[in-house]
Amino acid sequence: MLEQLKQEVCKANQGLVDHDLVTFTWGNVSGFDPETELLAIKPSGVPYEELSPADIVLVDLKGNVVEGDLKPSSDTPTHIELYKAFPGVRGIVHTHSDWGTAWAQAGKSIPCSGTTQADYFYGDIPCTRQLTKEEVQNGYEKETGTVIIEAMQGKNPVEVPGIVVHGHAPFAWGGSPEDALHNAVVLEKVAKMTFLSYQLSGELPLDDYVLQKHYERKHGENAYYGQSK
Ligand SMILES: O=C(CO)[C@@H](O)[C@H](O)COP(=O)(O)O
Repeated sequence: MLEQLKQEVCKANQGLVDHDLVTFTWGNVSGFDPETELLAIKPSGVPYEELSPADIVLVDLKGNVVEGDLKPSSDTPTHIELYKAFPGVRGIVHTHSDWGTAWAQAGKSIPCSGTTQADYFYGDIPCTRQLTKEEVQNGYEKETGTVIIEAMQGKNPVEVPGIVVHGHAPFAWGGSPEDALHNAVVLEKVAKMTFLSYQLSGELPLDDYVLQKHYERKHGENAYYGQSK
């Protein structure tokens, strides 16, 4: 089970490059196994093209490395906090993708202005507050999880599978490393589309009813998109 998870995590990390979500090693993907309560995560600073499943590090929820010769991603504490807070999440992606990072640096949530976003996010993509100096001193990566969890209060991580961290960059998550990668690609795409549509005509939020109907195309018991029965 854990070997398969390491393979999935390795493939998803390499998918960051395939989808043009990273520069150098500016991103990481992890996966979580609820039975062992271990997460498999990219090793820190290792180029994606050199990555193999054997390099993927296994870490417990206290941050202890339980398997692997390499140091885990520097963002591991953030992934840990999110797995603890979002029980159904099995994959997490962090990138510094251009358009999502632009919204993060601007400190702006990405409003749901079209059906593309509505297909995956039931509404806006939130932006967190900035970390305080004390939080940075306490541990930047762990406290990044704190501000994400705070911003997600009252929101369902299934309906809102991603966020932008003010002053930092995006995080996305899902039911598997592959699903989290999919949501990270969608976040980056809609970040660009929304910015461009704002340039053309200003803020145009999508009608709530249209939003709901589009979200339900791919989610919930009445979903009908694709070949699902
Ligand atoms: O803060 C950043 C980029 O500036 C991080 O996202 C790292 O670049 C990813 O680090 P590792 O996962 O390689 O430790």
